Amino acid sequence: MEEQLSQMKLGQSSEALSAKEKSSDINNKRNGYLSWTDYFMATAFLAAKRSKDPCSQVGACIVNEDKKIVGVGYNGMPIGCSDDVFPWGKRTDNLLDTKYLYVCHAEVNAILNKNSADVKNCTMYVALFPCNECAKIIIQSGIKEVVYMSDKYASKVQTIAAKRMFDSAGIKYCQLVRKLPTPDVKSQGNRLYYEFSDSVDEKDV
Ligand SMILES: O=c1ccn([C@H]2C[C@H](O)[C@@H](COP(=O)(O)O)O2)c(=O)[nH]1
Repeated sequence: MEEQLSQMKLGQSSEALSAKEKSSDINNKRNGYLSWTDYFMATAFLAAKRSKDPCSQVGACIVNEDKKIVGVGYNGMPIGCSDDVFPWGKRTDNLLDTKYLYVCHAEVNAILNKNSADVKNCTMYVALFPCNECAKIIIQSGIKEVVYMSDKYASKVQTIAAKRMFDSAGIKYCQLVRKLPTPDVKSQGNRLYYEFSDSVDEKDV
């Protein structure tokens, strides 16, 4: 088939191809294209690459019922609070010198960055399971489903509280399971990491 196509390019008539060959050529869509799930989660991970947090870079992508992206965000300092001035540390004697009191979470930024009237019935794709504060805002915003990758803080009270609220509010949450990172990636420490799946899920074309 490739030879015939190149002959056509060289000026030979398309009559050289049988009707069956022509139709199979036209109807053969490309395989190995990105699934919707990979597309949205990878968008969240792309956004996370903008984060200045040296420890956890989190990205979130909000998708409406028509599979349109309506908001993207990552964890960062609020507008006007320089990320060169405000602290990025985790542990000091003084909580005021840690990032925790200042940083805006990826989920909140994605909701605030929305380019639609609201995010009702949307799905949020997020690199890390949302904390309790983000869970409250997710619920109040009308988002109906959360797809997440990492659950590295599953045992923290914030995560347990978030799951309790999601369960009560009827918010579905499901973890996207991917292949284990290669040794190279593992050696980068505790980084959130995304590996594309090899195949497209039938439901997800
Ligand atoms: O739901 C969440 C939870 C946390 N984040 C952000 C906030 C911080 O910048 C990091 C967490 O830092 P650690 O050093 O891993 O404690 O992630 C978020 O965006 N969304």
